[in-house]
Amino acid sequence: MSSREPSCPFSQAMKKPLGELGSADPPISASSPPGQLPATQTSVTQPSVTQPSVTQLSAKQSASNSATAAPTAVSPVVAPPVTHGSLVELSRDLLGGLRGLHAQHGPIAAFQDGDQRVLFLFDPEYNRQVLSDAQTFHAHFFALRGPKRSSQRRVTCGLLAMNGEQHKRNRRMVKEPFGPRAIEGYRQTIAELAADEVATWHDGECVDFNERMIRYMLKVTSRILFGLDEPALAYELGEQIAHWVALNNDFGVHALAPLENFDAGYQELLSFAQELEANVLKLIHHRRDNPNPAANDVLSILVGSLDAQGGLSDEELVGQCCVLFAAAHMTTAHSFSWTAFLLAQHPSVMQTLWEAIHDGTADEPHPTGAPSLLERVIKESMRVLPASAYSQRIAAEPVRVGPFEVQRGEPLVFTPLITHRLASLCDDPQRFDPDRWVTLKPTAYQYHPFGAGPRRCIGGPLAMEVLRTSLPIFLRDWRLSVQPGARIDAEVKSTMLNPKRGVPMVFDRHPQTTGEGRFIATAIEGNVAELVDLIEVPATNLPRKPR
Ligand code: HEM
Repeated sequence: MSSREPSCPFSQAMKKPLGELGSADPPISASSPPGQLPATQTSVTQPSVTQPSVTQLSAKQSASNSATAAPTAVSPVVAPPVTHGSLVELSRDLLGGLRGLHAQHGPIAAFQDGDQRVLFLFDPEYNRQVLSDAQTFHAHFFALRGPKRSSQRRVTCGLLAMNGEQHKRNRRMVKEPFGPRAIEGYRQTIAELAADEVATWHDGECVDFNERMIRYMLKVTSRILFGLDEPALAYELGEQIAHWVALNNDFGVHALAPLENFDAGYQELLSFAQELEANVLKLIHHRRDNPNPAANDVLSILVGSLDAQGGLSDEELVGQCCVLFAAAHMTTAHSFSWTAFLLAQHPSVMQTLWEAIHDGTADEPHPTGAPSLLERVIKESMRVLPASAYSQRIAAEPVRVGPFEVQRGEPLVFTPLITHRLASLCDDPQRFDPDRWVTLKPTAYQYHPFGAGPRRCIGGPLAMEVLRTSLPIFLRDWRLSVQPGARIDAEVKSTMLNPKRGVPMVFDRHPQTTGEGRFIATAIEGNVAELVDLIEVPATNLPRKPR
């Protein structure tokens, strides 16, 4: 196998080819070859800890394997336990791996594969330390970056791959099309696209709702990013970037495994990136040559933005466009799918929301100033099943995190998937309960579906707008129920929590009457029931057609 590079923190286990190391990348050590050490074992190794930290664990705490363990001030200092194993194996079932590491070690866990260690942070205080300090903890884009001076390197050169001054400047420039005024300008287009989407639904049909939402988000993202006024051109480019994203995602986990066809796939990715770069450049030149002050899609705004250095170069625009698309498309599609799934399986919440959509109050703020019902539903769905399952930082210099001395280049993983379900955040964390948001006011590091700190998701408000505008249009005249007996499995792939086999949903057009039985949960199978408490449903329970 020739040139490989990491695509996620677990692939740090592989050595990066020297020619492909980015100049800003800290050195990454190599370790055991993939495929070895399938079994994991926990041992207690002595890290170089010299003095107690407020976030150190007591032996009792770490041994209790409590799912709710949180850092507390304790002494004396004990060696934190480390799980030894294969990062390749861990990445094969990352969902199980993350949950297992947390259950085993509590607030912070170390996973050691040969000489490569990855730290897993599960507690808000560790999130605060790492996410608020962008100087010490650098972002490391999970996508394959490609050789230096390659198209793949340039199309992945967006915010997610930048650090330091370069990140600060690009973030300032890219922020503009995601501000409140710009987002307001996208609302009408989103509503029209949502109406177009429901116009394709048929009464009684069963579809993979996730697949539908991926296609829907392709349209929404393409239009908002590349052309509110030139939809055909925007979709064409969107389709191409979506294919490129899919090629990248294919490596998400497989880059760790010794796949026979890895090299062929990698070459395909590199040559597809060349085509993509050429097409994005064509659109950028077209926008530069035909400036339209009324155009308010993201690319037009970015092309026209100027700063003291004169604005973003074509090369910077290419990277930003591709990475923005990649960051927006699937994450929002999965958020739609999980929200629809949770609503379908919680009929009383769905009934309340449906009534509020019909009486026009769904998006009204709560009398106490708490979020609207619609927003509470979305926030709770993102708490229980966050589309972004984990992300990572790389230590740019030696630093102490809790009981660990972290070396330069060492990856640290943070994960809303675990932090959002700590008992210190809320009661019954596995319960889908949108009304908890009437009183729940978590810190930015306890609840972070969009990340936190200076690298918080720049498109978060846009994603919320897309969800808030589209959901009432989807749900007003349609009942969405999960196909009885469907298997709903969640898996972590390319940093996202996605429904592995999709979400088969039955669409029923329903008349505007109220009544019991309008919405009904169905009996389903799959590992999603390990992540969220679902109502027990008799296997024969089928949704009734309202009269
Ligand atoms: C529900 C949908 C979304 C979710 C769950 C999500 C999640 C996240 C998360 C967790 C991060 C932080 C990653 C880190 O700290 O390493 C992030 C960053 C980012 N997101 Fe999103 N995102 C969503 C939608 C969007 C949209 C719609 C866009 C743009 C159109 C976008 C663009 C970005 C960018 C550019 C960054 C990098 C920010 C930086 O490094 O300064 N995201 N997103």
